[in-house]
Amino acid sequence: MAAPVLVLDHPLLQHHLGQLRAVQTEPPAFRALVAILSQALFVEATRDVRAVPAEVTTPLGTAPSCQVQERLAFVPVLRAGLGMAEALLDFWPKASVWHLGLYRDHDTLQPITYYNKLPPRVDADLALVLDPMLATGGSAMAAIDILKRHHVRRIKYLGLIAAPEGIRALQKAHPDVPLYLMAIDDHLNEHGYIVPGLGDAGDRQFAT
Ligand SMILES: O=P(O)(O)OC[C@H]1O[C@H](OP(=O)(O)OP(=O)(O)O)[C@H](O)[C@@H]1O
Ligand SMILES: O=c1cc[nH]c(=O)[nH]1
Ligand SMILES: [Mg+2]
Repeated sequence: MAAPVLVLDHPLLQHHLGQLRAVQTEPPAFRALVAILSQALFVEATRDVRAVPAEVTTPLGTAPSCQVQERLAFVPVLRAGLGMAEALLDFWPKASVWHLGLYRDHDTLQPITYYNKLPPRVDADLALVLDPMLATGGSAMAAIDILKRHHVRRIKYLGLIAAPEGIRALQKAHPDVPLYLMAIDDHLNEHGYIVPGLGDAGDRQFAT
């Protein structure tokens, strides 16, 4: 059985997702919305992170706390995953960042790897693949293939909008990887774009 697909249906998050999709949303607002939604996905995806009880001294006494034990790695798929990684680093600054550069060939829609900044020795307990758009699933599958070739054992995928086609392909190739999403859309068009989606997530973040 495949790992779960979780869609965050909280109304405040869905409100922000609507703003993100809107055609009139300009890159600065688009980037801010990507950041908020990514942090929400991050919180949910790390719900099961290992932590030990701790105690902290307050001005009035001591309070129970906890210390996270796991080393996290963020794996942004360039370009569109960059905004997600930046937001997650704001939330959890001590994570490692392993950049992967992939783009889809316009004609074949096959992912082309042009950059790989995984360290020679991967030493995280949990790697989070970050890419706002899961369309055919080719890029996500390629990113996860690379991680597995480097013997990364625990992987989760965080995305904003997915097409059913991409989810099916990813679950078939990597049934052990859970997906955390903001929405599952209707279908892919003939150019491999998610409908209704939000357009090109890289172009909308970086004003290209
Ligand atoms: O599921 P897939 O069919 O592989 O499509 C999804 C990929 O397409 C987009 O990247 P794009 O190729 O546009 O590169 P960019 O982020 O540099 O614009 C997106 O950010 C994903 O990486
Ligand atoms: O709809 C899509 C599909 C792939 N990549 C995007 O940025 N948007
Ligand atoms: Mg793009």
